[in-house]
Amino acid sequence: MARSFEAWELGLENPLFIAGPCSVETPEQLEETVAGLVKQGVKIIRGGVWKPRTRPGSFEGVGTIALPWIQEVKKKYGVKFAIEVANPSHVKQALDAEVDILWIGARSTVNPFTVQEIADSLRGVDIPIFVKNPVNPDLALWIGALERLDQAGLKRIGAIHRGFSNFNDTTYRNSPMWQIPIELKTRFPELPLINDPSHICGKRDLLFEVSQMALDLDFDGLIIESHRDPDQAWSDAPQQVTPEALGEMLRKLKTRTINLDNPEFQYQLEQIRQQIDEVDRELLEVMTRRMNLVTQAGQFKKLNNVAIFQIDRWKKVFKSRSEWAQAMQLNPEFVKELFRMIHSESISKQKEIMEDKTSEK
Ligand SMILES: O=C(O)C(=O)C[C@]1(C(=O)O)C=C[C@@H](O)C=C1
Repeated sequence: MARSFEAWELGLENPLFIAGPCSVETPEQLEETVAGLVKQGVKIIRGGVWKPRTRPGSFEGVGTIALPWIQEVKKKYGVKFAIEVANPSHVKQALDAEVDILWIGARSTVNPFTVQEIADSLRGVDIPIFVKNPVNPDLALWIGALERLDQAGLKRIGAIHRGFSNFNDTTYRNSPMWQIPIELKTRFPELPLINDPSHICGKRDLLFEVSQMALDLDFDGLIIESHRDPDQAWSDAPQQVTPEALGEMLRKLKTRTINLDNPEFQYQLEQIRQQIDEVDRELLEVMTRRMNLVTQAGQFKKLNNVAIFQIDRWKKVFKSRSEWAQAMQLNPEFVKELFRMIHSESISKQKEIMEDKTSEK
């Protein structure tokens, strides 16, 4: 398969597992955590040195003094090390310290000036680099950052999905909005894409579920925060896990395969897909019938000078369809979303009729 970390020539595997503390705190904390992770089979360590924090006064990373500690554990345990860089000075220091992998954080990805400065400082340097999604759900901004690195000549570029800021998602710290990384994957199938469940979940009890979801969606790996003593961590304590808990989780995760090589599997899947094709065609035929009726209703409303939006009718439609969905074992939330979109399309259709664009057709 073309999309693989093998091409990065770092001895990396698919799926790729990166783990390590949110922040490097002390030489002892780093070493103990790394030793624990190595025991669990982790070969690439992450560790924050410079930490962009939302509010001032939070721990902002120990900074440059962590770099010799990182070099030390790299030598002692034979691990690769990944850190976040947010400006050209970080890049220079990371390269001088022979860090193996860099990443650009979500708060930097939002700023094209910052990304460009980092990209420019990496011209002529061949180092693997990941770009986390921007904090806001803006796929173009994420792609733009990846393109800036590509244009600077970097050859080993990957993306990290860490979820998106939200105002009222009570489940996740950062909403995964899976459709965004799926769209990225669809547009750039060759781009390695890994998932950061720690920042999506914000708490450790959801980590397994989100990690499994990522693997089920054919992500190329995971980057997970792990600390020797998570509750005492200087940053992001609730979402970190001990190396032992992490190892247990990694062993429980199921990695799926695209399974292109098995003819029997392919045959059976093809049979199902043909039926899906037929059903989709029927769905669209039914949708056409519905839209024709909506057009009739629109023409009738226009003739009688009646408003497009009919709140009482819409409330009834919305309520009854989600009840029908429930009875048919369909997810009512999905059906609600679907009917919101259908209703919005009905409104635009009838608007066109009112504006006389299609009523004569
Ligand atoms: O019932 C109508 O008046 C319609 O035009 C149909 C429809 C719909 O799509 O179901 C469209 C717009 C209205 O707000 C309510 C319902």
